[in-house]
Amino acid sequence: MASASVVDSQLNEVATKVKQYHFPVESIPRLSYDDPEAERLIRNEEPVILTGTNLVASALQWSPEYLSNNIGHGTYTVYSSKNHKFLYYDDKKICKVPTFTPPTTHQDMTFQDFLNKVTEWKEGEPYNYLQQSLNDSVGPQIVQDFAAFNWKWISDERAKNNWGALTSNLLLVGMDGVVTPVHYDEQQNFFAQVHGFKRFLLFDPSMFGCLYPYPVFHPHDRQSQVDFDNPDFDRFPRLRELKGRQAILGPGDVLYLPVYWWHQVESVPGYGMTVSVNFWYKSGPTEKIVYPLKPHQKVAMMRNIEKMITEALNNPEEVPPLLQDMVLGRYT
Ligand SMILES: CC1(C)c2ccccc2-c2ccc(C[C@@H](CC(=O)O)C(=O)C(=O)O)cc21
Ligand SMILES: [Zn+2]
Repeated sequence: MASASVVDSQLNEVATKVKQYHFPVESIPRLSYDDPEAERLIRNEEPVILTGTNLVASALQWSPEYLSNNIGHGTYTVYSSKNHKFLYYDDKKICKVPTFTPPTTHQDMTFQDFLNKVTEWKEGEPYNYLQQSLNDSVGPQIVQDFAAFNWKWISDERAKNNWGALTSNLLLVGMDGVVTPVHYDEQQNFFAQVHGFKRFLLFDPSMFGCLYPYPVFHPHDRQSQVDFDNPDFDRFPRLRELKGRQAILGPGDVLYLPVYWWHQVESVPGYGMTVSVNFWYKSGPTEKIVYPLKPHQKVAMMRNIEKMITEALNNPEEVPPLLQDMVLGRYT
């Protein structure tokens, strides 16, 4: 297991290797889990990298080889993409957009088959990304490691911040260089890095207007239409106002990723396969409305308005003209 100082020096080296985009980025604070400032940031729903949580200390041995030898022969969902980007889509919304073509496919296979695919991968072949809820189909050694996660710490955090229930732990095993393009989720997330290095680009919820998400009824709901590798400033002019944050995670690091915060996640090219475990929690109930509303509350409001109009019109094609009639030349 790499010691903290080794990870620290590697993080500095990784920071010099990550790709730069058109927007400026500032670093996310990296604090010890028992630092009062870390607690304040989490309470205030701002991102922070936590060291020393031991949240997944028992999993720091989870190299892809260790997993292959201990995870058993159950099958796991493996996503495939013709390039290194894995744009999420919601199967259930495909019917709303007849012209939609899924950018990724997925199939179930054993961990061993997945690892063989990665080991034998050649330039030009599809990229693969294993994403699977940790469940009881895994081997006894993995169950033991999972049981040894620092559940006390994370359940105390959940209670302190009045979050809802833990909804899932995703085991994520990515090939060198895979990217999950910029999107937001509707859950609180403690993201634990186990093996390899991941770089997060983060944008606070007020950046909604600069990231041009797909319509709520679109299969790519919650994902940005923007491709950071090929930004279209004509179609998305407010991209120029974008300001980002950056977090580089090494083994043992835990990132608090607040609900509604935009994030793009990259398995840093050249640093090999990555293994991560995320902990998604339902966000807590809003005790009472306090004005001015927070940016993420306005995002939730816009989502509800889009859903209401789409359901009321009962035809996705009528949504754009109605919204344009309502806004263009009147609120622009
Ligand atoms: C790209 C992939 C494999 C996928 C394909 C199809 C459906 C869902 C997903 C999905 C969901 C979450 C992640 C983890 C993480 C991003 C990252 O670590 O790459 C992230 O965004 C988060 O923890 O919130 C990754 C994926
Ligand atoms: Zn996400």
